[in-house]
Amino acid sequence: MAILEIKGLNFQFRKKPIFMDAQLMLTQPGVYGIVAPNGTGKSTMLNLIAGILRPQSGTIQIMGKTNTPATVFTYVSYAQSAEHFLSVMKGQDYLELFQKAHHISAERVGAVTTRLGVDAFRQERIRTYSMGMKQRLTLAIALMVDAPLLLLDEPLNGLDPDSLAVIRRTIIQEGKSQHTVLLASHNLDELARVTDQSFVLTDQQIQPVTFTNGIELEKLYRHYFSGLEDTGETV
Ligand SMILES: Nc1ncnc2c1ncn2[C@@H]1O[C@H](COP(=O)(O)OP(=O)(O)OP(=O)(O)O)[C@@H](O)[C@H]1O
Repeated sequence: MAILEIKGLNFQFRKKPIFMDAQLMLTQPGVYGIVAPNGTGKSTMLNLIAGILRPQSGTIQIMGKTNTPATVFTYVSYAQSAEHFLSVMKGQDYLELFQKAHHISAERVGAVTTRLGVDAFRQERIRTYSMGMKQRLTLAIALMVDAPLLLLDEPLNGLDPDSLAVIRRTIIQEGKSQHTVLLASHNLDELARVTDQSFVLTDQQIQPVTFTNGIELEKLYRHYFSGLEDTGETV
């Protein structure tokens, strides 16, 4: 049974096609990247998988089931961009909300918040948080739910080296512990470090790409998106 299977996906915003007969099949747990320039459809793809958007046609199945709200609630944890938090709330409010909704033990919440260094600021209001603090909270919420499929939208944005190391380790660990992480990011070096496989969104399709390091991934990116000749130069 596939963890995630997308078949014949067609989606457009008004007249703008984002996916045309796109396919994707993930059968093994691990960390998978989604790469594409701004405005190509990475967030749209995650929103379609999470059932926030509905395709014009095609099917999306998670663990062999259509992505109804009940299926998504059971099998998916979606960390949307950190901008979605309400600034008047405290990190603690969000942690409690998800803890109650998913019946998560206090021990599990504590283990995740400690691992991600959220305990130091969880009692403060979100408006006082830096970008890195919001990213840590976002990931803590996504992880404590313990769903088999994690969708992460730009979890590596705006992080200092320490935060980046914590989040990088956490994502790699998830992939090794039988979870599947689908991660949209522009950070090609980081993607190369944490992913087992990546996909580019090109020509309204989801194409698998193989690479072994960030430089190769950057070359692939140029090949698909910049139309620039490869001069062999790296900066
Ligand atoms: N609600 C909407 N209504 C109309 N068009 C939209 C809507 N949301 C997104 N779009 C358009 O769909 C396209 C894909 O958007 P999406 O946010 O999925 O891109 P992205 O690859 O995640 O971009 P970024 O890297 O900037 O986050 C963009 O051209 C965007 O303008």
